[in-house]
Amino acid sequence: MRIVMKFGGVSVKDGENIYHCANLVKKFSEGNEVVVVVSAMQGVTDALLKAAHRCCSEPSAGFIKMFIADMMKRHYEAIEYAVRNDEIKAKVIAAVERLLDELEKVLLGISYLGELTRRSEDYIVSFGERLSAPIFSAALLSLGVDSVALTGGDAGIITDRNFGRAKPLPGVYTTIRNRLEPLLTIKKTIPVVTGFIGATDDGSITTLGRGGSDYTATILAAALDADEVWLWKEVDGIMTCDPKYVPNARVIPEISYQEAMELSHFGAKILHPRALEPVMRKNIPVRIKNTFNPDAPGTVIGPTTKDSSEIVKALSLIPQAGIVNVSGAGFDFAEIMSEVFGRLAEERVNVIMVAQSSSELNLSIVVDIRDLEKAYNALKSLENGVIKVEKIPYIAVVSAVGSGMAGTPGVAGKIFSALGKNGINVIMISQSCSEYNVSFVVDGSDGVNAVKVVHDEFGLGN
Ligand SMILES: Nc1ncnc2c1ncn2[C@@H]1O[C@H](COP(=O)(O)OP(=O)(O)O)[C@@H](O)[C@H]1O
Ligand SMILES: N[C@@H](CC(=O)OP(=O)(O)O)C(=O)O
Repeated sequence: MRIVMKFGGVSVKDGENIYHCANLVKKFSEGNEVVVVVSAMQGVTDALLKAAHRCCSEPSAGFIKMFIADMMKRHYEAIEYAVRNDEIKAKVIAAVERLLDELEKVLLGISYLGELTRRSEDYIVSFGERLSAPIFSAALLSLGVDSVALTGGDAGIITDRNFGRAKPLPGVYTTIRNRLEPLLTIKKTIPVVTGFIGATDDGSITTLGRGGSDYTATILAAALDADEVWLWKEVDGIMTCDPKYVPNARVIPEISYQEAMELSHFGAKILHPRALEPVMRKNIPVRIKNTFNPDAPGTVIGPTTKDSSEIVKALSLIPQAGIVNVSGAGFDFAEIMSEVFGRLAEERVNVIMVAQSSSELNLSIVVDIRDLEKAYNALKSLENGVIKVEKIPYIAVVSAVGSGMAGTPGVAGKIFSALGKNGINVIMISQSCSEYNVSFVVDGSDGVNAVKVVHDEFGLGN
């Protein structure tokens, strides 16, 4: 079997975990061709982003020295535990020192310039995965498993120039195949590819959006016609809700691509929202597996599911989002829609949900809280004597997902009467024609309670 395995940030958070994951790869690579994708060690991407912004706003050479020393310590400790051969260890330490030297220079550059572009932000965050991949690969080598570390760009993930949310270019699959296939079939080595990052055709580093290592894995799998993708995470599989919000959530053994996509679009942190696009065209199954409980069967995401007896299969929650409201009278609705969405697309605002009043006087657009100011500023200048633009900052979005909802009457009624009985006010509702999903907005302070109420109402828990 050909398997692309991705290990997330929690799975590789320290040397002990990296060693454990390298052993999992060793075990499953017997008789299989394996490509590994790794994320940065947990918290490293956030730390890099924070450092980049701090260098831009409060330049301090002392801070940069401390930050680099801290990164060195963390990665050095990981190497000490995970790489159990002195020669391999010395090589990977030298590689990590070179990378941190480069990072220090970039951070100094940002502080001198006092400017942080999207392109330089991508360059800086890429160090997380560029540091973890060689360590993982060295851990495999020290276990006697042949391996080579590659960046996303080296592996052929060539993207557009949409820094921060880049997309692979058409034709990229051929490049990936040409670069990776010989490693698998001729050299019989395990490529360890940096998740999350790609490169433009002229070599600038790009990122695929937060959580993008899942997407890297599925892009590689589609290019290589893999038999399966295994995403190793810290949970037993996709659950009926994020267990951080609903502790009695249970694992769903099988879920369709469509259902999993709905969940991830509506905030379920278990999967990158675009991750299933590359594999669904080729019907490649994606398994979610628990790094810390590898014998658990996990969840299989595939074309369809046998079990559609549940009407609502799972719930997701976006705990913090915002609404921009465009309202007024006597304007051409089609014209205003095209203007509004044109401006939001230009600003690269991620639109989560849209609702419109039947009198066509009101358009409510739900956006990620980080995009709210940008969205509001993009639309504010539409205001005139007729059109009014407002923002509502503190709301939560809950989504109920399940293919069994299509054609089943009364689902929305059941959801909203349960919320009503529990005194939760609904601000906005949306359901598409696919009937895979009913989403609604509540006040930010009601989000967790709303998701628990609906979870209980449909008997989804253990
Ligand atoms: N429906 C869901 N089922 C399981 N986990 C979920 C769900 N929605 C959100 N999550 C969250 O997704 C996280 C995914 O695990 P994690 O190991 O952090 O992934 P990764 O390493 O890929 O970032 C979990 O911490 C869990 O809280
Ligand atoms: N390191 C990146 C990419 C990623 O996918 O990470 P994780 O697998 O830990 O969610 C991020 O934090 O966004």
